[in-house]
Amino acid sequence: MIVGLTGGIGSGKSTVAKLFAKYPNTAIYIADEEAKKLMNSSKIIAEKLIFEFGNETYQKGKLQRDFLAKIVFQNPEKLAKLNAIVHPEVRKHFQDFIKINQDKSLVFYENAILFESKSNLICDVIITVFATLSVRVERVMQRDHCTEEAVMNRINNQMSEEAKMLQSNYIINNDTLLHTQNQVKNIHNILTEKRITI
Ligand SMILES: CC(C)(COP(=O)(O)OP(=O)(O)OC[C@H]1O[C@@H](n2cnc3c(N)ncnc32)[C@H](O)[C@@H]1O)[C@@H](O)C(=O)NCCC(=O)NCCS
Ligand SMILES: Nc1ncnc2c1ncn2[C@@H]1O[C@H](COP(=O)(O)OP(=O)(O)OP(=O)(O)O)[C@@H](O)[C@H]1O
Repeated sequence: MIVGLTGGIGSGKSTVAKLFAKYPNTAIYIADEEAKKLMNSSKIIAEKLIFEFGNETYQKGKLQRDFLAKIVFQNPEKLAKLNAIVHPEVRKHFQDFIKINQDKSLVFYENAILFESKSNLICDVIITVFATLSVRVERVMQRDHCTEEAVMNRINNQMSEEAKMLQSNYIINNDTLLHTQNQVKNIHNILTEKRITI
């Protein structure tokens, strides 16, 4: 079963993914981390990014994240171009991950922009992690030592939490860690049962 795990920036997806990872029947694919690795290792991606955004995109073969972030998070057209270059390669890479993890009953695909990238279409079940806007902004500012403006630029390029939740099978309210742990345990039980009864 492919389980999509989504939620806006700072909602707590990685935190929730780590909790699910404790169960031996799960495999977790963090799309954002894999995208970062692919953007530094894939020649196909690098060539296309340089063509689109210029030579400054890489320095000594390393992706210049700040440079790219400043362009794309203030320009939806540029962001769409970046997505069109990166997302197909991430999806291919995830297909390989599924093959490698065929023995796992639950393969998680964690992606902040699951719906926006249409990756929801490859998922059997979708979980959205929710935290209020003010909590998310505060948590990200603390985690990344960045400004509120930088967080809001990303949030403004993502689908609303309400729209995500309406299209999800399960919602995790990530207020306190204890509450989140309990919700993860319940959902894991339900999904594991479902797998058995299919
Ligand atoms: C533009 C980049 C280089 C900026 O890097 P930076 O280190 O500043 O940000 P980082 O990658 O840590 O992303 C922080 C958060 O921004 C949000 N975000 C990232 N990419 C996107 C996107 N394409 N659209 C909307 N929000 C995004 C996510 O919530 C993410 O967790 C980077 O975000 C990127 O490469 N994005 C394209 C890859 C992608 O789409 N990843 C998302 C899942 S595949
Ligand atoms: N329930 C919680 N209580 C307190 N802090 C939390 C809680 N959940 C997550 N955090 C903290 O909030 C920050 C954001 O969480 P996390 O990195 O899991 O979010 P994310 O949705 O994966 O973010 P991104 O979209 O940026 O990748 C982290 O520093 C994390 O440790």
